[in-house]
Amino acid sequence: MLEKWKAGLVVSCQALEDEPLHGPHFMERMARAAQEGGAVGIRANGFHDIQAIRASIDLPIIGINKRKITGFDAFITPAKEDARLVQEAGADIIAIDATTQSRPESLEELIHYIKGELGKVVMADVSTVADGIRAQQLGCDLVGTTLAGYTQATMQKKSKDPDFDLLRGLVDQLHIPVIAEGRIHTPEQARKALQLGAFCVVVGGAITRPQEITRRFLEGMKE
Ligand SMILES: CC(=O)N[C@H](C=O)[C@@H](O)[C@H](O)[C@H](O)COP(=O)(O)O
Repeated sequence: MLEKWKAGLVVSCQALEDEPLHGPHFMERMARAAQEGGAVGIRANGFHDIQAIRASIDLPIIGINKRKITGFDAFITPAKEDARLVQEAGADIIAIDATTQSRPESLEELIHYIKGELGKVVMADVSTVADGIRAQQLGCDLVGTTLAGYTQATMQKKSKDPDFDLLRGLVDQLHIPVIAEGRIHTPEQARKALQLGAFCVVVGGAITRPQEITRRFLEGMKE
């Protein structure tokens, strides 16, 4: 499955409850459009979106379940019950928060459950090279730069661009595939990520969040 992802584009089709395109119908259409355009895979959030996309297209899906649990910071597939929902909806790969943010269950336990009980591939969403090293040691199959700039520890470093330094560091230190994800807004940035050694690229907002694209146009028109 992953061979086909080499140097490919995975399109993240996500719209949370407060976004205009929220709902499985819209996300299924986005995924169909991405498939038509040549995407090798889809990343999607939540049982209903994943289920609708699974029923409609046959590309591999990275599934997540975003859930804010009071008292904890990890929100991307934070617990075993989230992973089970993602698997039941039909995802092929389950992505999880693999940072050091506070979480309801240990990372070891969650990874063990996904690989052992659910029999799925685990993608570790990380924010630092140290997170990536730990994720690899714990048996994750893939690592993504997804959470760079989105944790307390990395927030100050966040820019409007992708974190290419983190990508370089992970590629240098790990032997599992590294996926470039987060704030990739142009084909040039996606190409640069591949040149730096990314296994493949995940793009979300720049393709599937029209409100973001509109804002970026307006910003660009001011300069
Ligand atoms: C931090 C977080 O919650 N990231 C989420 C992870 O699934 C999504 O909201 C992003 O859209 C996705 O990572 C793709 O990134 P971008 O939309 O920047 O291309």
